[in-house]
Amino acid sequence: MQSALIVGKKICSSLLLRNWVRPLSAASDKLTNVEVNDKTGFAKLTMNRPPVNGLNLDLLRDLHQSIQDIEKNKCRGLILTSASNTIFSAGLDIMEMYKPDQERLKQFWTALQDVWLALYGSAVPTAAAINGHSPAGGCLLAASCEYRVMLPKYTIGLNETQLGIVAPKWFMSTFRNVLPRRIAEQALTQGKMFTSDEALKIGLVDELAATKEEALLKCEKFFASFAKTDPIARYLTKKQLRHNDIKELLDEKVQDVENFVLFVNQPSVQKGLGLYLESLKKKAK
Ligand SMILES: CCCCC/C=C\CCCC/C=C/C(=O)SCCNC(=O)CCNC(=O)[C@H](O)C(C)(C)COP(=O)(O)OP(=O)(O)OC[C@H]1O[C@@H](n2cnc3c(N)ncnc32)[C@H](O)[C@@H]1OP(=O)(O)O
Repeated sequence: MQSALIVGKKICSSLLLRNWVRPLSAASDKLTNVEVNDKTGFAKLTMNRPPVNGLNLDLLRDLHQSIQDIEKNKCRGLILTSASNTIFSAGLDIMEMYKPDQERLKQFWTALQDVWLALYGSAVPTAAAINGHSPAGGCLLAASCEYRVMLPKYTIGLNETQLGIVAPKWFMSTFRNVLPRRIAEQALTQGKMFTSDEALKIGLVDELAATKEEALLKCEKFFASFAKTDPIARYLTKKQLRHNDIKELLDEKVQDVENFVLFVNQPSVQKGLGLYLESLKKKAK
């Protein structure tokens, strides 16, 4: 596991602290980084897979582990953010889906399901400090949190239909949990990418912030709004509201992997992914 975890002693007992401290790998190897603020108990979970935080199998597994660690150690809030200055996450790493190894492809989709289940269903309050572009899978992660603060002049959305792919049901449920149904339907069918201002206007994000630091503070302010609520009552309320979406995936988890594998292996989908990758690379030149 490649994530590094830094935690304050005030939050965790020494036993928990021992569990939390995992060997630190060389800085260049870290895919996620978790820092817990001693005083507040808020954890900052930073994705760090340059250049664009493409969600590959390793990053997804790392994210899952970090979310579970934060959960186990009863942190009082989880802020998801990015180490990049311009990209929150470019979504799924298309290389995982293009000419894939079949066993890895299954593991990849299962890892994405697990991250979503852990984040969407987290007992810990969650927020995203969206400090860069956030298409597709990046948007899924942000929308799975309970609160979103975005920096100006970036884009966010589930753009799958523009890529000729269909977002799975649980991507759509996540959007519907945040947006009015009609807006969600339009956004999903159009595969629309929203600017930060547009995202604020439709409620896809809750606030804008001028800097990452300000975004983090606003996320913390959101967590502080729960100061007078009972954490268990808070969680059970969230759990009930999100129950059907989670149950739907849990009931169909294996079938969902099979659907994904079948879909990705279609020659037309492979051709489309290949062309899309080429266009991204040409753009980079
Ligand atoms: C009915 C049954 C359904 C069953 C299920 C079936 C369906 C599957 C559903 C799958 C859902 C998919 C979700 C996704 O997340 S797909 C990924 C979508 N992501 C995107 O479209 C974003 C693409 N990237 C960009 O738009 C831009 O890169 C950017 C994020 C805005 C950043 O722009 P910029 O800073 O200008 O960076 P570059 O474009 O120059 O990119 C730098 C290098 O990174 C490579 N790159 C970028 N994005 C990806 C990616 N998503 N995957 C892999 N690689 C990526 C890019 O090619 C550059 O590479 P290079 O340096 O080698 O040239």
